[in-house]
Amino acid sequence: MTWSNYRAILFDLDGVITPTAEVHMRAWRQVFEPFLTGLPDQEPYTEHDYFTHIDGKARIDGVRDLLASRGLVLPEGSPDDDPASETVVSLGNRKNQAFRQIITDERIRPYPGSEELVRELAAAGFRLAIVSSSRNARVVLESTGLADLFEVVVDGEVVAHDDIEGKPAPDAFKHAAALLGVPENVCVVVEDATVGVEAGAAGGFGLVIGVDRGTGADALLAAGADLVVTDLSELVGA
Ligand SMILES: O=P(O)(O)OC[C@H]1O[C@@H](O)[C@H](O)[C@@H](O)[C@@H]1O
Repeated sequence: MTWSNYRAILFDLDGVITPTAEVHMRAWRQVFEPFLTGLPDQEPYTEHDYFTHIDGKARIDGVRDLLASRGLVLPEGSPDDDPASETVVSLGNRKNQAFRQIITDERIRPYPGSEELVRELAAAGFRLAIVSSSRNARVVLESTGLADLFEVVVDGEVVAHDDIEGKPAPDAFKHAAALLGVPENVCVVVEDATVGVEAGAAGGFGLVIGVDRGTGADALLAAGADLVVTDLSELVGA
């Protein structure tokens, strides 16, 4: 591939720019391990559960889809639910508490290869956007020192506020391209989650790059990635 065929790059954040997919994974594990252990006839929570049912989706969709995969139904609940109660929303609130605790305790830095690529593309005049399902994307992005290089951020807050359909629908990426004012066929989507790659493939984007941080190259290609890398440093100088 060569960047010169495109004008804008739409990056997912967690697992693409920052190693925070792993932080989300840990926070989800802190919620679902004890929750499932406390129920009769449930297999233990695994990494496979995360990659198959949660990765890349909006928080509430992750809770719903994990529960559905186990044949479990909880009341929906409401946003101010006590994290200790047992509703879909409160499990999400519990996960958010765990996530916020980890990012308060640990300094989040970008992947070195991602920082190098983002700086190179910004210096070359490409228009850059972040498209993330996370409602914590702003705070994570601020910690990277790269926030000023992204003209547009479509995150979980924007998606919820503007009632945009979440990944795997392509709508959040389309919204970012529209805000940049760049036609979709000259935009590149960069994603590490299968639902994110599906979202990219479902839009009319010029190229969808999968980043394999544990999902597996086969799964990303099957979801519609045009090419798969293991680190964005592989794309520096392309
Ligand atoms: O709970 P948040 O911060 O809104 O994040 C929602 C989701 O955001 C995505 O970016 C992550 O891939 C998921 O792991 C995460 O669950």
